Amino acid sequence: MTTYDIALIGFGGVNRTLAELIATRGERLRSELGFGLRIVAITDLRLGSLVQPEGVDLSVALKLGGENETFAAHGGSADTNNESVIRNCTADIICEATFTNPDDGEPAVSHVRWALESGKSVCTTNKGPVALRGAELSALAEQNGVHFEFEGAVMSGTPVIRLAKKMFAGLKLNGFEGILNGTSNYVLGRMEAGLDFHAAIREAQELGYAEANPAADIEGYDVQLKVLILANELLDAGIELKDVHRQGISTVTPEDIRKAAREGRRWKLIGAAGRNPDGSVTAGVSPVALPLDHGLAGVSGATNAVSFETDLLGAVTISGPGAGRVETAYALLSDIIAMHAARTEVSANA
Ligand SMILES: NC(=O)c1ccc[n+]([C@@H]2O[C@H](COP(=O)([O-])OP(=O)(O)OC[C@H]3O[C@@H](n4cnc5c(N)ncnc54)[C@H](O)[C@@H]3O)[C@@H](O)[C@H]2O)c1
Ligand SMILES: N[C@@H](CCO)C(=O)O
Repeated sequence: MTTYDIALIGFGGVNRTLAELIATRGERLRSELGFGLRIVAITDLRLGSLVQPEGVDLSVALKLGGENETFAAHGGSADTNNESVIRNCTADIICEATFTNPDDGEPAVSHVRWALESGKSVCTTNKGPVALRGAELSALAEQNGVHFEFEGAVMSGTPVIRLAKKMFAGLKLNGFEGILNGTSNYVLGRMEAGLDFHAAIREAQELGYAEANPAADIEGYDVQLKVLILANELLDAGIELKDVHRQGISTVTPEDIRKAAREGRRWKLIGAAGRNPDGSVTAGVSPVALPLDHGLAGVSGATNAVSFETDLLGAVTISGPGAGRVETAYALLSDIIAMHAARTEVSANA
């Protein structure tokens, strides 16, 4: 039976949860999916790096995280050594889950590039490399005969990108609109329930929904990246970040929320893209007070939903978790499952 060796780049909420899933469900995954997973390297800004080709002892690694604790005391190094670990470790697959940088995607873009150049497949939940350098990195993966998967970059583990690519074949997609950020949706809901804006953000951080800098969620940068990913991956829009207009929810006041409620409306942060008659695509993100009978008005908490406008089916809506450690770790697992399925198909056809 195949065993895939995995390197985790970033050992925060998402990759730690993936490690826990591998530790607790490894046997079940092996029997149900026909492959095993073994973690052979971990790097993290705070912990340093650990490379153990025979398999990292997860019972030790998962306990680390106290102040000043690093891998140096456990056979590793206090430095991340990302380039050397990524290029030289024995992993087949690199799971990249470091901070999303909405400006240029770095250093995650380099992490992904080093992996693909050295013949390793990559799955990532990091929106930066996918939104800002997705086409280039997908081409690099193809050149090197490896995979670049990123289902968790949009709507965490809820299948959207692969599902739309596979199941909408034969349909023409004319656009989409959706709630694509769990934190801001959670915050708007808590404010509607009377909670203070900053207290609501703190709750979203504690629940593991928010970005390292929650301004990315609140000011719409996160949705801007997700709209860019969906527009380029599914509408073939060929647009750049500057083409996606952005406005976040920081301008929505408690009074705006109360007024909307009196008028039978609810504020939502909406990301959308639509095809114009000349074939170009217009995209943006902004807060909108939706009427309560709108399909997206009832989407609450960290749940996300996206409604695709298709030529033959009309609107098709996908809804599910949009953030959360377990939900996003599952996205990485689904990427690995997709890579295994592609590999199995190639061997069957050989
Ligand atoms: N948490 C979610 O709900 C969710 C959902 C979808 C996508 N994402 C994305 O997944 C990624 C990880 O999210 P998370 O919730 O685990 O974040 P997190 O902040 O909990 O963890 C990120 C980890 O990466 C480490 N890191 C940062 N820069 C690094 C570097 N250069 N080298 C090595 N390690 C580095 C940090 O020390 C931290 O431990 C982010 O890009 C986020 O946008 C998160
Ligand atoms: N911070 C993001 C994580 C998912 O990308 C959110 O709240 O939706």
